[in-house]
Amino acid sequence: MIEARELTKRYGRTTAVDGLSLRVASGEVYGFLGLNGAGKSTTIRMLLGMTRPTGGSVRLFDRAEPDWSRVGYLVDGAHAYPGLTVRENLELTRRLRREPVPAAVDRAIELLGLTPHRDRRAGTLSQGNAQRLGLAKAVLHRPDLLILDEPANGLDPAGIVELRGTLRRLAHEDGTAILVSSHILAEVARTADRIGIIDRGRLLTEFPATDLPRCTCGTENLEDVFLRLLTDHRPEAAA
Ligand SMILES: Nc1ncnc2c1ncn2[C@@H]1O[C@H](COP(=O)(O)OP(=O)(O)OP(=O)(O)O)[C@@H](O)[C@H]1O
Repeated sequence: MIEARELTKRYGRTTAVDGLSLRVASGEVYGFLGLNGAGKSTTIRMLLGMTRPTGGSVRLFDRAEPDWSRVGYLVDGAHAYPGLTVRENLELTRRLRREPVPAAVDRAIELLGLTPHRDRRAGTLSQGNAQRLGLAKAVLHRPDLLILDEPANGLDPAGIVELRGTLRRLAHEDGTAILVSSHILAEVARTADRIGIIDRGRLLTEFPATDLPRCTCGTENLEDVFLRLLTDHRPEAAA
């Protein structure tokens, strides 16, 4: 689904992404982790064609020209028309996405737990429910590839657990390929099938979520492994 090769992005003297290669397969949730400024959003923007790479290439669906109608995404936070209701916003998305099935709107509302808010104006939603609306827009047309930058932002604990279930269902039952960036490591460990860690624009390592790399840090949860990998790679991160 996603095949990125040697992706590089430079902004003047800053190298935001440095020769990064990754693959995400159909039916897989790929957790993309890194510290602030590691290069996650820049990578995601290049995957989505929003930022032109300085070097390297991206192939989606094994095609040189991606079929964007098969892609859903949430980046730069959730955006909606504040004066329209949740339902109206999603109806607009359905038409823009050329999704032919009207019931797709109600399905997305239900999937993201927005039924109690369907007739509220988007501008009056809480941050978490606005985020749910952003996610509903991303999945409305049943994309084959879903790319989400920090999707759990603003969600309450129940929302985070629901999101985990939704993403895993979309991947494992519908075969959607999902790339998700997050800072909530414990949640990524439960949601993702495979995890990649990026630091200073470079992909340090990838591993299955069920088989964390061995580390000498005693308890082996993703947080410990993440910090140990960064410390080994970048001693000043320990300070
Ligand atoms: N448009 C831009 N112009 C200049 N530098 C940029 C631009 N976008 C990103 N950068 C720089 O590229 C690097 C990577 O930023 P990026 O936003 O991709 O990191 P991130 O991993 O998504 O961080 P965060 O977790 O804080 O969102 C940072 O040093 C950032 O300052």
